[in-house]
Amino acid sequence: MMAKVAMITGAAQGIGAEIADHLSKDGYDIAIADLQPQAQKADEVITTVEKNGQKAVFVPVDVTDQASVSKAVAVAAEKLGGFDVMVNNAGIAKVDKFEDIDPKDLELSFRVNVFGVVYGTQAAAKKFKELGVHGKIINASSIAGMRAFPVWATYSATKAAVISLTQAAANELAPAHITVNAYAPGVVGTTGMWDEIDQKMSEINGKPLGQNKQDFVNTIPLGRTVEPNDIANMVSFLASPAADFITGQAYAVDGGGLL
Ligand SMILES: NC(=O)c1ccc[n+]([C@@H]2O[C@H](COP(=O)([O-])OP(=O)(O)OC[C@H]3O[C@@H](n4cnc5c(N)ncnc54)[C@H](O)[C@@H]3O)[C@@H](O)[C@H]2O)c1
Ligand SMILES: CC(=O)[C@H](C)O
Repeated sequence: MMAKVAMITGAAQGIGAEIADHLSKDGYDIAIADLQPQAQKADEVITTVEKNGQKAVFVPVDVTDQASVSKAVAVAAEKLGGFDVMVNNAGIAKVDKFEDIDPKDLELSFRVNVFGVVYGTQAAAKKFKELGVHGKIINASSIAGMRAFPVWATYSATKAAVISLTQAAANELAPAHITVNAYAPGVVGTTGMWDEIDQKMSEINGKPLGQNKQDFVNTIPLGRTVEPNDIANMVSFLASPAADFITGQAYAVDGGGLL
């Protein structure tokens, strides 16, 4: 029996890489979709997936480009022989005082975090329907999409948009038995985007590097950062048959603190 296929954008590192590990342990073949310069990092994720006994391919994609996303989905489906789950994980985080928001940062944030989810949802839905698959679309929001934080206006707005897009797509795609949900993590213990966030927040508020992240963590009853493993567990659930009748939802994965 052919393995099911999952494509994860932004999977060359961080949360996306962890999701690739988990879904391959669930028996999925994985398309690791990321910007071309990330190909070498993606090789490490491919090794992980293959060690889990599943096939893996790197598919170059720029989620800000609709044609690039459509092509990436087609390549993934062709190379892996199917298409069952789309995880729109790629994202960037730009923080700044509201009065200082740079239009370039604002535009790029919406192109990656919001347009990327639109294009990924469109391409996945078309492929699912072409293959006659009851597919699953899982989007990366954030707790910052459920509640805006100071200096996080741009990022919060994009992640709130992801929740609305998730709900709207879920309603439209339900008749085709395609579910659409989102994960909304709190502070995740990855290095990637938090390095840039911490640097910028320290410039804004003068706190030492690391303190900004710790201040967030101090508000969390669980008292620790959310780990990529925690989020991958949520995605693994949303991709599983147990979630066949769950759609249009955004699940906070934040240790119960940041809402
Ligand atoms: N790290 C956190 O604390 C946190 C918390 C909540 C939500 N999230 C969300 O989870 C997702 C993953 O976050 P992460 O911490 O792993 O980030 P990360 O910065 O470590 O990884 C992001 C990945 O996305 C890729 N990417 C960026 N722009 C792209 C584009 N235009 N096309 C294709 N790929 C692109 C990058 O190359 C990178 O591999 C993001 O959507 C982020 O907003 C992260
Ligand atoms: C980056 C992010 O979404 C959380 C708030 O850490």
